[in-house]
Amino acid sequence: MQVAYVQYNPAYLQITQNLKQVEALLEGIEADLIVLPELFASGYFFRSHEDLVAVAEPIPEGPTTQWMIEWCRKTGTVMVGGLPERDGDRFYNSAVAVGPEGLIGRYRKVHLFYEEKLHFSPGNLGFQVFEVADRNGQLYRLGVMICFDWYFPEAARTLALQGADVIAHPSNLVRPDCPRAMPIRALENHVFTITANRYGVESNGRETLRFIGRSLICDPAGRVLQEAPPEGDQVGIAEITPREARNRRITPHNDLFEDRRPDCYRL
Ligand SMILES: NC(=O)CCCC(N)=O
Repeated sequence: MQVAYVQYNPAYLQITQNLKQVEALLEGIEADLIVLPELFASGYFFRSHEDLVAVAEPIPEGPTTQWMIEWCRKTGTVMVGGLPERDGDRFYNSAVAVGPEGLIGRYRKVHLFYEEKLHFSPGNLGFQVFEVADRNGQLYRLGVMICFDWYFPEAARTLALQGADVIAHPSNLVRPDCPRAMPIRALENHVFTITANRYGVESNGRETLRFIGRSLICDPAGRVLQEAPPEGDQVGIAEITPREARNRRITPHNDLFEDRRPDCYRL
């Protein structure tokens, strides 16, 4: 199946304009799974709580999720993308997985980074794996984590132990390390990973962040199948077989997960 990341540079708070730009980038793209960045249509570095309130939305009724569902309905694709979620008086840095039939599930970012802690509540849904189908109806298991979650081995490991074949990783990376780490996250968990990052700069009025681009797709052997440059719009695509993730036997005597020793992993 074909998996893809969308790398681009969203305009702060300009949801309608950003969705139009993503639509244009996806013109003619054929893929079974498309991953969009963290907070892909809203922007990231909120200048105030009021700015967040202006773009946060309920899931699935809000405009970003509805746009994703409509796009998937037209193309038969599964999409994962990040958005600011409003749930009553609480705000989460969330991601939704959607398909032709609508919302598949949501994830609320567990490990909040930097000034996210000023605006969002920590995720309260845990790490989740969804069973989804490619366009031929082949089922596979899709896990979701967001950006800074990569720094904590427990995130990808929890998804892999729950059976994820593929981890979608919407991101807004600003530190340089993640592209070096994701091949190892994929290798140590024997999964495919798709990191969709933005590029460009964004200021909160006091400070400016530069996003590093370098979106990438990794396979269970820790190989990088596709990587974007630090700058520039790119839809990166790779052909994968998700079920290859399930064969974790690396020698006749060693299965990566059967060999685990939780009895020894005590603090
Ligand atoms: N938006 C984020 O979670 C950034 C995490 C730190 C990094 N790896 O850039």
